[in-house]
Amino acid sequence: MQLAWVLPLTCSQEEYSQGKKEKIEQVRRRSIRNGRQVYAENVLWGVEGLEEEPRNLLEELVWAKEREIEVRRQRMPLALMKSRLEKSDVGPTRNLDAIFSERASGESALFFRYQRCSPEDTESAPTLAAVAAEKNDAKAIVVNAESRHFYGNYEDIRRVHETVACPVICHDIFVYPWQLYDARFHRADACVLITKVLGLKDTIYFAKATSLLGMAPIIEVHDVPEIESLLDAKQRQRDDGQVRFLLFAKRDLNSLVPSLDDTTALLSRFAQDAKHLGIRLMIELPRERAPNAALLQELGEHGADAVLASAMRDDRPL
Ligand SMILES: O=C(O)c1ccccc1NCC(=O)[C@H](O)[C@H](O)COP(=O)(O)O
Repeated sequence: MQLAWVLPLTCSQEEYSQGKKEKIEQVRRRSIRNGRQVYAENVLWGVEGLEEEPRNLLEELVWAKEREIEVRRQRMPLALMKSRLEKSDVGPTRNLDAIFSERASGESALFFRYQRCSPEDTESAPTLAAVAAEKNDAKAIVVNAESRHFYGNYEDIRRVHETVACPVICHDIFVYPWQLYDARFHRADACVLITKVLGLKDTIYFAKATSLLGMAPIIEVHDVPEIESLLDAKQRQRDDGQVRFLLFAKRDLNSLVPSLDDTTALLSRFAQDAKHLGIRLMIELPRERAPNAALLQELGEHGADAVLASAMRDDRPL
């Protein structure tokens, strides 16, 4: 597998946001470049006492992720990640687009999430994934690989991938392209990129890096300014062809639980434009909403191409 080293972008952040009324409200990304802290080998240098607290759970997880990946990058630099991937036998990615071209009209395709119950829960992934895929006809499985809050693990991606035939999507908090190589190495077919974490310009940059690794970039959006900015970038061809899949998840930033409030209003407002621009829309369901046929039909009629159910914690079919 040949990997590209340079990821050219066609325009600046200012160009992306030009003409937009509301700016994207991004969580703060702790960066070693802003002088707050620096890792050198396994020693952390910084000014004690000046650090602010994270404002919400998402920000806490973003900061923790940056610290985690910074340490892991020291141990395995990007060049090594690339050569590890080039030498591996990951095989071709499974095609997310095919799900939608094969779909019967009207109804949304059903995606399931695999999420661990506890840090010790190492064995359930293949069983649950198989049940979801076979008994519930899931068209893709999302693996929650976030480790700090959801006990996730990239080995889960590989184990689920070995069990099911459908595409496997990695849901983590991406703050360095380094993580995309890790996801691909563990057989991810697609990755979820969170606009509230990355901002518009980096979302498109990360989407391009995701695509260059053969994976599909799924862009998670929480609110209207994010959706408008991405549709605008697509419309003005400022996205390098990367805005193809949007995941609507209006999350409480302290619990990360998504809400379905306003979803039909958002779909009514944006689905037609998205369709016109060739963008597939996915909706994340809150845990208490069972993804029955009536809901899939209703959301499908409002323009949702896929619905992501959050109910995969035990091996009972729905
Ligand atoms: O929300 C995020 O930012 C996020 C980041 C990385 C991995 C997963 C992420 N969200 C998924 C979730 O928050 C939960 O999986 C989802 O809300 C369902 O949780 P539950 O209600 O416990 O089934």
